[in-house]
Amino acid sequence: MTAALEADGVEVWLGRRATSRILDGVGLTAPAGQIVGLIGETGSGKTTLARAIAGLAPLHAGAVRVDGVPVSGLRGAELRRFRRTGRVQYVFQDPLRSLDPDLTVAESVAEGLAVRGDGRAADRRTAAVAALRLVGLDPALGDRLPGQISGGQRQRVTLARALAVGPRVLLLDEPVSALDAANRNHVLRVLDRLRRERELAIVLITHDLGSLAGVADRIVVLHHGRVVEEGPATQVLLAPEHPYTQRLIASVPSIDGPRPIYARSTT
Ligand SMILES: Nc1ncnc2c1ncn2[C@@H]1O[C@H](COP(=O)(O)OP(=O)(O)OP(=O)(O)O)[C@@H](O)[C@H]1O
Repeated sequence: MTAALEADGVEVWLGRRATSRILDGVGLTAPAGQIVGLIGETGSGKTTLARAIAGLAPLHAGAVRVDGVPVSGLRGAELRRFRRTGRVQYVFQDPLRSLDPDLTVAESVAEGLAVRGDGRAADRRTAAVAALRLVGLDPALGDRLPGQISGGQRQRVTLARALAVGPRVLLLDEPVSALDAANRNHVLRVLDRLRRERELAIVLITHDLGSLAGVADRIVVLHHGRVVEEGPATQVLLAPEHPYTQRLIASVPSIDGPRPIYARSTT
């Protein structure tokens, strides 16, 4: 079966020389309904891979396919058309970078729908309220500007904004890093539910390996722009094979089971 997201042999170079290569033949597959954790030390290339998948960093080599369609080959008007579909949503690490400071929260969340020309303004507002509720935010925050809400709330607003357009693939760069434990668990539960209910393929970048233990199906480990290990989450977290993964995991205070963060609902 075709996976929702497939990246093969992805190379990203910053300059013209091979020494500027920051991703070297990276592959990542995320089937619909699965969460793939992407881990690695600072500077290993996680954000660059997410940007490359989202079409924000040009590929030197390799391919990215969404539902079997090679989107990495799209250029100009075709690429703009594909972006407007909202099928791939990338949620930046820094929410302030992706939220227009002059738009209210509700306007930001509805923006993707407006760009796509979906519905009337009132329908889009209703959809924005539903998306805010989905991520556990009080819709009353919709009338505020990004500068008038907390960092953790902003992080959820960017998630609501990505979800509002009904993506197929969700790329999340440190989505829970600014959240306290209760809010982090809430967002993780939302992601867990969404991937099942909406068959979303989610790539979750995080340094918080404990979070992954709770939700990820598979884990991909990046080191100096290469995949050094990949496998089922429990296997990679509890019995890592590559010495680099072993070091990475040993540096985490404790991961003592496959589901330590919250009991995963089976309904
Ligand atoms: N625009 C750029 N100019 C120069 N170097 C860059 C640029 N973007 C990324 N890099 C370099 O590429 C490498 C990979 O960066 P990337 O941001 O993808 O890593 P990361 O794994 O996401 O790190 P972090 O966990 O800190 O977010 C790093 O060495 C970084 O310094």
